Amino acid sequence: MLLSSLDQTNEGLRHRGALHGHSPHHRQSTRTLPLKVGTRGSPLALWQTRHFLALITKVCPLLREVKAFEECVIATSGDKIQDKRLADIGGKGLFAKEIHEALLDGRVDFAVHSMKDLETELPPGIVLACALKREDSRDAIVVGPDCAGVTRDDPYACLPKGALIGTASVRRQSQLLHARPDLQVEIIRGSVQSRLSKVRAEGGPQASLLAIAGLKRLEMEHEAAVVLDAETMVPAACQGIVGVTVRADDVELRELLSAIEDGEAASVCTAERAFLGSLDGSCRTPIGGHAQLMPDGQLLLTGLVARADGSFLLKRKLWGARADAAALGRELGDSLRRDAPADIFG
Ligand SMILES: NCc1[nH]cc(CCC(=O)O)c1CC(=O)O
Repeated sequence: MLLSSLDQTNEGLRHRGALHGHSPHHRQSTRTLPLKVGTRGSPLALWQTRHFLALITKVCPLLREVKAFEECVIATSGDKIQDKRLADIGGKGLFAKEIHEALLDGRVDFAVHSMKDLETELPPGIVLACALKREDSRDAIVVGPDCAGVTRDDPYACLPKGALIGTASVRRQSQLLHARPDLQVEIIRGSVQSRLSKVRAEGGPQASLLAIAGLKRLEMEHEAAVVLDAETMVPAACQGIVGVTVRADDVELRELLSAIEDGEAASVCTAERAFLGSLDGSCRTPIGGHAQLMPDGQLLLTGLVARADGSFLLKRKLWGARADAAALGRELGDSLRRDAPADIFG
């Protein structure tokens, strides 16, 4: 069934001319190739976009025969502003605003995102069409030359007393300072590569934290001195998950993209995004959210809220049926919001 619906889609993509079946009756007569894919321009974003294109080409071989895709690199506000913490620039979805606009204007047909950078409430007319299989969701420490060796029992032993740590993430900062109040934190942003070079340079921060997913994708996993388990450092909601957005009325592409959706990623993504959405923290609120599919098929969701300086930290777990992923996320979010001091949501 799946295959035949894809075949139909392929026929539609291949043979019919322009444009725009907003009604289901015109579904097969919708568009011309190439399909335009919106992406940020960082090496990580481009890797993720090409990974996605490889997957979709695999399930839809006809897309191999022609120049089926065109990458459209879009610089977002998040890319343009490098010297501030995103929370201080204000607003959510700073890595996606210009990409959403391109989608709604029809300049691109779909867009590839790091799900952890995508706001929980998408603009009207845009939907998440699929989540790809999750890469390792943990955070890692990258260190400069002044750092100590790694020990087995203390994940932070490599960080010298009083060391300066570069991160722009209030989530990482709060958990780090909670465990190690002696550390100092300085904001660093930019691509994975530029953050690594700052840590290596003289006079910069002595260490930084990065998502291991990004390091793995860029074949720089060996740069990680320590990988922090999700208990030590609760990851950001949807860290390690790549997602694809389309226009809500683009039934044809939604159907095509549903063929590469990863079921497990979709469930954990739903739970983690519902959790984040229900907390509705300001973007200064340190929030971690991490769902796992258990061997028994249930979802286990871990949620964390904290104060940026590490002086308060609340972590709680909730589990339940996978089919209730969204309700599970909301319930955990509501419970943390109820029991955390109001100032951290300010
Ligand atoms: N905020 C930047 C960002 N967005 C997604 C990733 C990592 C890749 C992923 O989570 O899939 C990163 C880099 C990082 O946090 O180290």
